[in-house]
Amino acid sequence: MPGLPSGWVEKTSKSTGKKYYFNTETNESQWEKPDNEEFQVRASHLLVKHKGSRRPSSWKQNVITRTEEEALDIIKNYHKQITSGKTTLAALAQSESDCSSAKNGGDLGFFGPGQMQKSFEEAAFALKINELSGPVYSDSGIHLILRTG
Ligand SMILES: O=C(O)CN(Cc1ccccc1)C(=O)c1nc(-c2ccccc2)[nH]c1C(=O)O
Repeated sequence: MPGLPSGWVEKTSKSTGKKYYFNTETNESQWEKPDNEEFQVRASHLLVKHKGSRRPSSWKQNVITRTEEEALDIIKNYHKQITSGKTTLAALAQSESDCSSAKNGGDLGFFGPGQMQKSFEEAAFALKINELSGPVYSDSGIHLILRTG
């Protein structure tokens, strides 16, 4: 789980025994864990599933039968189309991604450590803003990731 932003500490309420968060710099307190924006990234992705994917099914294709090797060839082709400026990750994800985020152009919003599959998280956190990954493998399939925030 992401750490707490500086100044924040976790406390336990004497009356209810419930955990709450207290900021020693501002003296404010709140029940919900403060979000650590600096530990969060925003990214979009394009997922190509294959027969070895943990769930070989998607909005696009009820039963996904392509091999992992075929999925990699497809991903490499998409990577070329994006880096050559022929199209964008968002446009391709919208029509081609096997993830339900296709309807949002692949946008996943902000996420912090511990929220995505480890290989996906490590790849996304290693990107600079506006940088496109190479092929990234997860249990879900093969991804291209674009960090956007
Ligand atoms: O892996 C599984 O057992 C099934 N999943 C997980 C899943 C299923 C629906 C919504 C979100 C995640 C997927 O295959 C999957 N993973 C993703 C995913 C993986 C990494 C980052 C973001 C999304 N999307 C999907 C999807 O169908 O839409």
